[in-house]
Amino acid sequence: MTPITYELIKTCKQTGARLGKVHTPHGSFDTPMFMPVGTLATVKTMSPEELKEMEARIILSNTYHLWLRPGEDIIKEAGGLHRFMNWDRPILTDSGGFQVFSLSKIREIQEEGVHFRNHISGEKLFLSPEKAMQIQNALGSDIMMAFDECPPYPASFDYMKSSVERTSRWAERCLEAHQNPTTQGLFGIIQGGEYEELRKQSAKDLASLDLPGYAIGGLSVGEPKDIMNRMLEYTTPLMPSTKPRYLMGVGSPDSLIDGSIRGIDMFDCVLPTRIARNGTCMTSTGRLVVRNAKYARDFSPIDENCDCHVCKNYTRAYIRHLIKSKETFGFRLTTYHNLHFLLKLMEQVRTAISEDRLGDFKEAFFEQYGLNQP
Ligand SMILES: CNc1nc2cc3c(=O)[nH]c(N)nc3c(CCN)c2[nH]1
Ligand SMILES: [Zn+2]
Repeated sequence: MTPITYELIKTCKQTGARLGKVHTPHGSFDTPMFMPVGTLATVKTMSPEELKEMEARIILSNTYHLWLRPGEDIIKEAGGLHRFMNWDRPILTDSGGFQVFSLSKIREIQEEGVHFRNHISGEKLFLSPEKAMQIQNALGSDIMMAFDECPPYPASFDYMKSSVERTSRWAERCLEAHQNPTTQGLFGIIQGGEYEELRKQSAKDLASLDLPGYAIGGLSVGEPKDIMNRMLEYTTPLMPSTKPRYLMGVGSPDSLIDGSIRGIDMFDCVLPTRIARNGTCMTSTGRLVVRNAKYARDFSPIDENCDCHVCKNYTRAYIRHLIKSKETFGFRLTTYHNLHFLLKLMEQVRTAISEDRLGDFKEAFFEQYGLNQP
């Protein structure tokens, strides 16, 4: 019995998008869904109450970071990550693979696992499929990601082939090492870079493990947009249609819409929270860099089409002042608005799917957002 199940509600007649529900031990969420990223057991500057207010349904956290600080033993002692951070809705934890490869310069990948240096203290560390599962089991996340290698872009076919084969073997070891299969779901991560043949092999290897969900990895790592779209187009149909499909690290408004059209159900990205902290906001008419001098006397909301409490109560001039003054409250306001914007966008995507008009919605949104149609 798997603790994570997917309910397909309907497929959009105009596109390949699908409306669904994912059920987890900590509640269900509608899909397509955006997942705010809370790497260090907090979605930076947001409280759980505010996340609920904006209707965040599931958040991400991270094996690598929480292992390093504060340590999974402390979180386990606290009763698990949900209790530790006072979040009683679903949590997905990434496995640490991507973080090791993106944070640690010195590393050595072996069949056993990855040797690398702690990016904070410099001490030597070793992460393996078994260790990644032991940490995630201790954290008690509802969805755990398999320990994988996300090769850099570009990578040769030969390197990618051996990496995909090793990531498939690592996924088997993750399944083997999984201690709580009735309460935590393990998702496989399809790799293969820009090579259709390897994407197909990776999808086939992982599908044979009959996992409760699958992710597309190895994208949004600096590859050209057309390669990302080509891989998305090719890989999504290879994924079991009865399981959730998660596109890792993708979060710009246009990519969320295009990914949904291609049949993706779950997305995560640090973009909305990261750009918020340098004073950039997502609005219905494109990005707005609220720290620009031109907003010094602009007493209108960040986005007059937005119904969030930030846009109802604060002005661009005030928020600009706070950001320029490095006032934490300024970052909280831009973060709240950006997350609300993406969560609201996904709600509009779900409504458009239910009314079989996601293609029309895309056209109207791209037009208003200032994205020239491809
Ligand atoms: C920002 N772009 C991006 N690409 C990713 C690929 C993987 C990937 O291939 N594997 C894993 N485990 N994580 C990834 C992540 C982190 C997702 N929170 C990615 N982020
Ligand atoms: Zn707003």
